Amino acid sequence: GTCCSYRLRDALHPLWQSPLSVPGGTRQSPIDIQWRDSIFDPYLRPLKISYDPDTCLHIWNNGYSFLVEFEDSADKSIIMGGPLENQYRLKQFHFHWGAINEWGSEHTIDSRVYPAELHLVHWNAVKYESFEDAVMEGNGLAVIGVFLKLGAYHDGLQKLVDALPAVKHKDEIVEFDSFDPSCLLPSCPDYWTYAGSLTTPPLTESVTWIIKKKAIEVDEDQLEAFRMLLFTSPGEEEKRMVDNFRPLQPLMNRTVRSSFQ
Ligand SMILES: CC[C@H](C)CCC(=O)Nc1ccc(S(N)(=O)=O)cc1
Ligand SMILES: [Zn+2]
Repeated sequence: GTCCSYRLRDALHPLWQSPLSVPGGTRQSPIDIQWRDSIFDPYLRPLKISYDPDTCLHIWNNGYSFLVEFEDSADKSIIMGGPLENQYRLKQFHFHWGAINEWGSEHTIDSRVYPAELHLVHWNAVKYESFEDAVMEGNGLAVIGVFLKLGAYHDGLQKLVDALPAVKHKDEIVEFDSFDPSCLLPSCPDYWTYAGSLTTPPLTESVTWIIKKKAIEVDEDQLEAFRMLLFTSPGEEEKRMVDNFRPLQPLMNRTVRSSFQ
């Protein structure tokens, strides 16, 4: 039948040794956003973002990417508005990138791939007790996606880049204080939004995606710094942390809305 062939088609991805789509998944991420098929929704409000740099905790290499984690026991670093019905708390941000500048992002725009993509992960602290609970709920998470493209040196990113050698190997962690991730957001307010999932296991269908239309520019050395990270722990045979993006997933019965005309 089509379902099993569909599942069979999802070969085991080298990175995760698990089926790429949760069987029966109807809202998987990432997707290709076809600009002309997206629907302007005049009821979408501006996204309100307010991050407190003092909630920044540490940066760590979790063996998939490097994450900057935030203190989320109070409503200090939050987003609201846009497509969201509640206020969501920032938990962490991380990136996906390629071995070369020709690919690396998870989402694509009219099949255009970017060299990297930033994900700012938030959870619905109004409806749920913890991030872990929210991960399992359809309206549990909100992730802002920002494309990175090759261009000018990015001043705000450099503080992150300078900390990467300290988390070269899987499970290494280092204190990271007073960083405001809004410096990584483009000034243009335009975004697309759709209902999707986590792009790494557990792949749960709990994410309201907010994909910024404008990319931020970073320079070659800054992108190269991501590529010197390792998937592997100290003592293991070194494997460079590159190509940590999931392949595109079928749109199925979903509409992508735009906040702009
Ligand atoms: C038990 C589950 C555990 C707590 C979840 C840990 C987690 O945060 N996973 C995560 C977060 C974001 C993305 S993405 N790439 O932004 O879609 C992918 C995976
Ligand atoms: Zn991600």
